[in-house]
Amino acid sequence: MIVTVTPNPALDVTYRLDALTVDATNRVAEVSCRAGGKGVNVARLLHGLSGGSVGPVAGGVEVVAVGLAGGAAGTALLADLDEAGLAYAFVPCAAETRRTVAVVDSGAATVTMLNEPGPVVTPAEWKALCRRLEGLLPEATVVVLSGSLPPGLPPDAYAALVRQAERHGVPAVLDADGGALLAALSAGPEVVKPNISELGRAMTARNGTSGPTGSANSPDPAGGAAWMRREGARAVVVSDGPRGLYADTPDGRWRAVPPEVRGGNPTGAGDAAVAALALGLAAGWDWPRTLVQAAALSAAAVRHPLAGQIDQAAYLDHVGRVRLERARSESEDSQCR
Ligand SMILES: O=P(O)(O)OC[C@H]1O[C@](O)(CO)[C@@H](O)[C@H]1O
Repeated sequence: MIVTVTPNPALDVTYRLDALTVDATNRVAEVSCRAGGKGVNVARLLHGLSGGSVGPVAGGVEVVAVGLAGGAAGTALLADLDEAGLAYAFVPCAAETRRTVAVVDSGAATVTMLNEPGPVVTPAEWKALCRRLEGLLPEATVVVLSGSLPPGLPPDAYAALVRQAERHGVPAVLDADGGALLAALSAGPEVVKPNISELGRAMTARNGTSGPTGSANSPDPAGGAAWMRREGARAVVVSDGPRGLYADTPDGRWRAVPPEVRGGNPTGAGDAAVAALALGLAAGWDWPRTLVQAAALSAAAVRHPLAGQIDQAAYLDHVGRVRLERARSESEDSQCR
């Protein structure tokens, strides 16, 4: 069983427009509103793959989504999970679950995200979430810790959850940003999946620079991933948009590049990569297989208009066309410079 933990889930509102004009009234062409947050998207993806006729999940995978939900938005979020047929074990919180708004400008092929901070979570609610996870860990093969932390949770909340999973021998896949990501590294997560900007921010916050090459927004993924492993992560997979995934693992380093994907909605592409990383750990795949699936699912997620789902035809097309290359180590790289 894969358990996904989303401490700060959201009702995801997606607005599609033909063209977005800032500082003007915009008429929305299509609206969707559904349960989101990174771990919820991972759970939805895994659930969809289990039920689908195509994809990497032979025989299906059991997945349970865990998180905090409160107020009318929380009730709507849980109703949407019911409708999707997703198994969940959410803990109630007194304050209202947040919304995120994704504005998809189809003409310019851009997505603008507006993410609310989320409810203030009390220490008692945080304890209840930890207890809920504790009850599931004996049955879990992998735990996914994903997304921002809501106000009220300490920055080392993910570090505590990584250690809690570790006590049950369950590996953790972590997808976080900022202080929550930095604090969790020394707890030794099995896999960390930053995107390239999150990697740059983490390096700059810890070292004052994002390394000898690259910029804070676009650091060198090889140097950054090696640094994150020195900080405590066992493996690091950096998602780098259309440039694909860079992985630094105990078994070697690879770059997995999907075929070119034009247009679409990249919101949730990282969640699709995380879903594949969790599947790979649960099923005992080797890294090349895991990375090919992660790159193909990620690209197929871009082809779907909403986060948490993939375009199945695109997945079938992409999976045979991912380019997997062995990558040089940080020291080999610096000798070539
Ligand atoms: O927790 P955050 O970092 O704010 O991210 C949440 C958001 O990210 C997404 O999962 C996309 O990855 C959206 O569904 C949205 O809920």
